[in-house]
Amino acid sequence: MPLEARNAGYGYDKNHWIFRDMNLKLEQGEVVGLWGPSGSGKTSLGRILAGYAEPMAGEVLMDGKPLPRAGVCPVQLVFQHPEKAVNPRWRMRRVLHEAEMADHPILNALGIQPEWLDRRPDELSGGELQRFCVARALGKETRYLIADEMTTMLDAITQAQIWQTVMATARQRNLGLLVISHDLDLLNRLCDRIIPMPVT
Ligand SMILES: Nc1ncnc2c1ncn2[C@@H]1O[C@H](COP(=O)(O)OP(=O)(O)OP(=O)(O)O)[C@@H](O)[C@H]1O
Repeated sequence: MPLEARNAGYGYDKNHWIFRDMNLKLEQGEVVGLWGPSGSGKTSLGRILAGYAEPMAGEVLMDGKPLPRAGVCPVQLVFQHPEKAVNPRWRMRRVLHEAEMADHPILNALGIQPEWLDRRPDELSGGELQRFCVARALGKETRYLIADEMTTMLDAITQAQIWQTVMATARQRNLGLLVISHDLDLLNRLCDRIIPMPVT
């Protein structure tokens, strides 16, 4: 059963919609791209699909029901800016421990060095920190991953390593993957199909 936005609309004030009547369906095992220019509302839609925000119109459903309110959300979101996504006071071991990922083989596949686990976020580079955010988002409850400009800030080698691991994991675990980007070349390389943001 899919993750879907049905006739979803959103805006930051009631008189100005960023998008309206957005329909998107993501099945498990699918890799779907969400494309649109800067400011078209991709991040806002990703946040709605992961339960970080409520749509102003329409609904978000998983298996035909609203997202669960309690427990670990089966829809996980990785943002463009990892430094905004982790508690600055926590060491990385604790960040992973919270997601039950502290000794998972995926850490090695993502190129996470054991000594990084004793550091805090500001003692890692953006690329190193993003690897932790990706690992954390791939906990055992995850069924859908929303990757919002996940590797936009990173160099080509780091981008390739992260995508290789995420794509292999998505295939093995039959995850649904929504790749949000303004980069059509990246989406064409990774995705089974691409959905454009509607023009408002
Ligand atoms: N907290 C906020 N308050 C008011 N307006 C906001 C807020 N966050 C985003 N916006 C506006 O909502 C619109 C959509 O933003 P959003 O970040 O969803 O777009 P995007 O397609 O992801 O853009 P980008 O590719 O540049 O990240 C933009 O016009 C933005 O200025």
